[in-house]
Amino acid sequence: MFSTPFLDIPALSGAAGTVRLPGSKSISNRVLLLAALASGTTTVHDLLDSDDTRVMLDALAALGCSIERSDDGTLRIEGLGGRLRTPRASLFLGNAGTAMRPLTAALALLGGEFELRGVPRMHERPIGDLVDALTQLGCRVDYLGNPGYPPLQIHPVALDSLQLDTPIRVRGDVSSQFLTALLLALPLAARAPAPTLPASRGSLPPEGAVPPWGGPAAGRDIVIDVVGELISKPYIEITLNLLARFGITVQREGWQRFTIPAGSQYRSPGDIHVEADASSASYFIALGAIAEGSGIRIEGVGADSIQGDIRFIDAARQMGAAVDSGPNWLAVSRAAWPLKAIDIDANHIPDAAMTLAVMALYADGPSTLRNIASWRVKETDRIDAMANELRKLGATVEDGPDFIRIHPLPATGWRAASIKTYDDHRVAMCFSLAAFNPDGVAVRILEPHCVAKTFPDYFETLFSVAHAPEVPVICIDGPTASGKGTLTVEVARRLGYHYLDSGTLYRVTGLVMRRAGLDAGPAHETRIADLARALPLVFSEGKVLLEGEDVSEDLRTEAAGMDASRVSALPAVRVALLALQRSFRRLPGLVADGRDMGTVIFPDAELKVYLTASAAHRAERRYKQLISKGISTTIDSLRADLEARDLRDSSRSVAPLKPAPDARLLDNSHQTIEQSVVQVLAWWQEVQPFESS
Ligand SMILES: Nc1ncnc2c1ncn2[C@@H]1O[C@H](COP(=O)(O)OP(=O)(O)OP(=O)(O)O)[C@@H](O)[C@H]1O
Ligand SMILES: Nc1ccn([C@@H]2O[C@H](COP(=O)(O)O)[C@@H](O)[C@H]2O)c(=O)n1
Repeated sequence: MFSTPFLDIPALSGAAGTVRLPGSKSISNRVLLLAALASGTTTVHDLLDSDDTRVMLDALAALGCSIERSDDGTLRIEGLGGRLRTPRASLFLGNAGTAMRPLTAALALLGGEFELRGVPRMHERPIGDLVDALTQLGCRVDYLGNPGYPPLQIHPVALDSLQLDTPIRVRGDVSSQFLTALLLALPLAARAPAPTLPASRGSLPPEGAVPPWGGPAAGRDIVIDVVGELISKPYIEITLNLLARFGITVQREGWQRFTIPAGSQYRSPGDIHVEADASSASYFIALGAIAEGSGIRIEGVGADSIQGDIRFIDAARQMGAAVDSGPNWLAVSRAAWPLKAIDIDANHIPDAAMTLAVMALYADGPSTLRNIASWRVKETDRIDAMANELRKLGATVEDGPDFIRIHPLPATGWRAASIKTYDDHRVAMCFSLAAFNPDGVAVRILEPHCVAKTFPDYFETLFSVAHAPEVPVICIDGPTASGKGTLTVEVARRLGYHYLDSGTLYRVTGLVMRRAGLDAGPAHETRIADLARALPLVFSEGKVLLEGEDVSEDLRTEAAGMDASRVSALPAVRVALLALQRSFRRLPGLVADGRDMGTVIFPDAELKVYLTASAAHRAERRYKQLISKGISTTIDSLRADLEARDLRDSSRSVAPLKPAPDARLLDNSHQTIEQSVVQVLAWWQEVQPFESS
């Protein structure tokens, strides 16, 4: 995951390949709650691992549910079977609506004293309609902040005091999650009556008590009536489908009345597999439709998915995508270009429809997405957010209470924009698709880590299939011990870029030369080059593994540096290592440290820095570095060694150490590491098309 303050996506030209998507958030959190409420053990496969599922898991664990994770990511959940093990807890639910809403309903019925909180945005997301429905029933829920919004305090009630004889009325036109919450929780009250324990309204059940401790409130049908036009119906279908997997068959009359039959009881299905997330698939379906290339194959979800957002493929087809599907896979490629404009009621695909808004930039006319008022109460006000950020790209956008109309962007009309993401994963993900613009402008995604909510590795997955005509590179060359490596690693970290320590490749070549009993004379040049071309090298967690052996420490000695300097003067060795070094140039970008990064390996780099410091400073730094590792040495001998190495490196015939003509010189003799980092990042920003963020 990218934890950087921003992620610059260079202009992308095409895409091809296969992606495997993480599990569906909507299914994952429903399955977790149902597994926790059911009796018996449920083994959950392919669960989404993200912020929203983590808060749900933490909450269930806090409620006393036993959860074991195996190495392959499978979870074994020992259901509570309606037995509340922890009758008092304070739960933090982040910004996960799929945790806040159903847990509110379940905990209001399970009995106990619970506080439910979230991030500030969660405290702006309405929950009043659900609380009203629960209150009608006789549940006791207080608002701890603004009425109608979390945080909430839930108090215990006895189930026999609940008003279950008349239909429970819940609004369906703000969020379908309120109905989902009731459907998931109310089977608790439809169970066959449990033995009566004395309890009065408002008292806490004894630790480990079996609800309904208040007596036989159940054994009857429970009817829910939806008030208003139910939105996002496909999400209710997911809920009904999963309830059926857990033994609860809800009877439905249209979308207005739902009946949970008397005596319904959750039963664990044993094993359950979570489909890949159809909303997450929307970005790759759009990618297949937009990007030139042989198409994208998406694994983990097919057109027969139970998730409503899979209907995004109909909209994508209308816009010009060719979509093929089989059991658990989709294959998408571009069929019409430009894409065709659409006018669509997107009520049934509220989340995935955001992706259409960015696809609309590539269409042949204005596209309108209607009936999307629910966007206004999601992670952010998504209508406002999309309109603002699309305009930054240069687009003309009209918007209203429940619609958005996007005019396409002509070639030459695209602007490089810093996209604000409003802590909304879907804003971050769908705007990455703007990088395929015909003007070749890059896109900056601010706070890209917000994708952790549902798809932590979204950008890595995108980069695994996308092609960029020019992957950005920053070259940092300079003499020994000037601080290149330190600076490179830090600049790469702050930009989310890969890094290349090219000196290590020469050091490893020197090591394998020694181990093969060779020396760096011209007689052995071809054999050493052959060894260099086939280095069995792996970089793993900061370690250098040579055929699996950790040689990191062996490589850092001054003797290894000298051997590296000797082999690096052999032209055939330099040629042998060329392709390997260039293979590090991968999306989203690279920072490369060495002697000839800017002059030979990446001559087209956008920023080249020649980093130097006085020999005295460099010798002193190296001295401190070695002493701190317990290697005894003297400043004088180090200075002599580094000067000898610099001389050999700068006087050799091939790729000598020297600044590229277009390099910026940085003498850091009197700078701290941080000052050098700040300077290089400032230079980088200067050559970027974005306003400073
Ligand atoms: N600006 C700086 N001020 C003080 N110390 C620094 C500075 N930059 C780097 N150092 C320290 O100098 C030492 C050498 O730095 P580093 O290993 O990054 O140099 P290098 O140029 O990559 O060396 P080599 O060419 O041998 O690989 C490290 O201990 C590092 O922490
Ligand atoms: N691009 C490069 C990088 C390194 N070398 C040679 O390797 C020696 C060791 O490099 P370090 O950065 O790890 O100290 C160095 O002295 C150079 O001789 C090179 O030639 N080209």
